[in-house]
Amino acid sequence: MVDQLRMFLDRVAAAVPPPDLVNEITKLAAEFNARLQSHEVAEYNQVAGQLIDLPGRAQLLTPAYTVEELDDQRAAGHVRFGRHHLGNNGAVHGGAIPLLFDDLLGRLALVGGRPKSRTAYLHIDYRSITPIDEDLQFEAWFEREEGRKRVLRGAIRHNERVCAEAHGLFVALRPGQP
Ligand SMILES: CCCCCCCC/C=C\CCCCCCCC(=O)SCCNC(=O)CCNC(=O)[C@H](O)C(C)(C)COP(=O)(O)OP(=O)(O)OC[C@H]1O[C@@H](n2cnc3c(N)ncnc32)[C@H](O)[C@@H]1OP(=O)(O)O
Repeated sequence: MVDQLRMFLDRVAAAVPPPDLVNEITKLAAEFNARLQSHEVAEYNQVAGQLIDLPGRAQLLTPAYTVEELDDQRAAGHVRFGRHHLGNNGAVHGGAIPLLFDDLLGRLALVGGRPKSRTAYLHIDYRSITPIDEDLQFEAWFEREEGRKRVLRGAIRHNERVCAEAHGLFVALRPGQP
């Protein structure tokens, strides 16, 4: 379902459909929304975002990324941004890139039984255009850990070309901290 929804968002972004089709799709979407509403659960019972084996952990907000290598210091894999993430002129929107890095670095910050943490800052360097509709390689790694502070770095590449780099501080939450 999430794969289809991601594709739907890409198709909506790319299409200029005739009015009849817009009306038909709007009715179908309204019907799906109504059917799902009756199955809503509380945040801590939802599965979206918790299915860590699915691309982007089935969190629709996040671009579809797949982790291929993971240990308690480093993660690597690939990501593909779709038409839905277009900024302009074939380049990914500048806001979608930190979204990916926050998820990747935030997720790595949890690995190895570490307690939950939150992003204190996330710095992005946009080194070159990040293209949509291409397989891109990502890497995320620990730079250092000092008490509750975890400093992580990440990079997205298109083949050998660096598209963007990230540098983030994640602070481990104290018991009871939201
Ligand atoms: C949470 C994940 C849950 C996962 C669930 C399971 C699913 C598993 C699957 C997949 C996981 C996916 C993962 C996604 C990840 C996403 C993460 C986010 O996007 S989080 C949302 C955005 N971030 C916020 O909303 C934070 C808002 N800020 C705060 O809550 C606080 O400011 C916080 C916790 C960051 C720090 O506050 P303090 O009161 O606990 O700690 P203080 O004492 O201020 O700082 C501790 C140390 O850090 C430094 N520090 C704090 N903020 C700093 C900053 N901005 N710059 C530099 N240093 C900073 C301080 O100077 C201090 O350093 P000194 O110990 O004195 O050396």
